[in-house]
Amino acid sequence: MSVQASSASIAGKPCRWGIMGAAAIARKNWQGLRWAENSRLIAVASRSLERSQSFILECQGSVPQPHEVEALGSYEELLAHPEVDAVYIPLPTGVRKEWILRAIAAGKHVLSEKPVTVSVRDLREIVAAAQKANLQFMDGVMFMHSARLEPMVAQIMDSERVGRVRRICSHFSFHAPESFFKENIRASDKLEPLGCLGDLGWYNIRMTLCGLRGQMPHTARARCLQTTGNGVPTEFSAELDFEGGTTASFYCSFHTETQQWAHFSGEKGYVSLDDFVLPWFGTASRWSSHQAQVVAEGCFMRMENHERYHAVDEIATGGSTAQETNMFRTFSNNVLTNSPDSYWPEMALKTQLVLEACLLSARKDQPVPVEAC
Ligand SMILES: NC(=O)C1=CN([C@@H]2O[C@H](COP(=O)(O)OP(=O)(O)OC[C@H]3O[C@@H](n4cnc5c(N)ncnc54)[C@H](OP(=O)(O)O)[C@@H]3O)[C@@H](O)[C@H]2O)C=CC1
Ligand SMILES: O=C1CO[C@H](CO)[C@@H](O)[C@@H]1O
Repeated sequence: MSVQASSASIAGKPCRWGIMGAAAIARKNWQGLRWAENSRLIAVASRSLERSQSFILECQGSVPQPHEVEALGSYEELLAHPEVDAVYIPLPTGVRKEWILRAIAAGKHVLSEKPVTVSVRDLREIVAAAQKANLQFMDGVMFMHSARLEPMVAQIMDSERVGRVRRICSHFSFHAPESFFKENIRASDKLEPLGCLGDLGWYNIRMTLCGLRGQMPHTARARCLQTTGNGVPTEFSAELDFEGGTTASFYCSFHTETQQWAHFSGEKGYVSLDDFVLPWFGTASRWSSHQAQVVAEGCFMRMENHERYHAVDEIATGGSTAQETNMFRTFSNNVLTNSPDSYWPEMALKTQLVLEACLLSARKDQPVPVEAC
């Protein structure tokens, strides 16, 4: 079936999805697919039929889809499936490129996990292939689909309350146990060679880019603070320079206990949040804006906080308003209206460009220019 025919035949119906790989994160996105009313999960493929069967059984027992989901014993079967329009690919980064390209060649729209690939070169190949085939390509950064993102960025850009943005800082980390470094894909040089920079730094970079409405830095200087024995980064920090004098720093690590905060500092105030990747459990997504002031009156000098709290109604995970549900909703809508949005591959590419410059800078131990998009 040609790509054109595949797109035309789905008008008026839900976007039909397949999941490639019984990954841990696919369980959360099983829910995203469950709650996005314009999406329907058709099949889950694993390299082992037993694994896709037990994955489906477990997920149906936890959050039932309103219909049966087919278990497949190979990724090839998923790509050949005539009823699947879009494929979600949560495979390890080291093996992902091949399957993304094969999915595109099979005429499937692709939602890929992050970090998309191990190099800018590979991602450019993917983006070009998807564009040529008129297919949607997107990376699975859920916070891009949170209802709080746009109002928060609008505040960061507010010339009255925040003023010109001078500095962005972010931190994303968790403390992994010993066993993680032996067993988890994130510590494998073959499966996740970008380590914490790919797993966590991808988000730091993306949030920094969002805070500046996509403006790219021109220079990166970075340090790999710790690696595994086979060179996988496990603790990393970087500094980015932007035109106009704005700077950003980020830190990501598998060694420091869980934190996920970002600060956007302007000449008049700042915006902050402390759950920028995985929203705190609850039914509202929050952030704060601040205009601290020192007030002197006679012999009294006081620091006034002037913090304002902002929130949008949004369930943290597992429901109709959750950011992962919005991700599938938006993606499916683009498929159903046959209008792939180039914003998504562009943001993925920008993120990978900054990431690669950081990696190179750390390896060379010197500042490196960031390639343009
Ligand atoms: N966006 C987000 O919020 C999140 C994103 N991620 C990203 O998703 C990716 C997967 O993470 P996670 O779910 O924790 O990973 P898992 O290890 O749980 O799953 C990876 C899956 O890939 C498949 N696979 C294919 N080839 C291999 C191989 N050679 N070795 C191991 N597995 C293989 C397996 O499926 P099978 O055996 O069924 O074929 C496996 O279940 C990572 O890149 C990670 O960064 C992870 C968590 C959250
Ligand atoms: O993408 C992800 C979301 O956050 C996790 C950490 O809490 C990561 O390990 C994961 O890969």
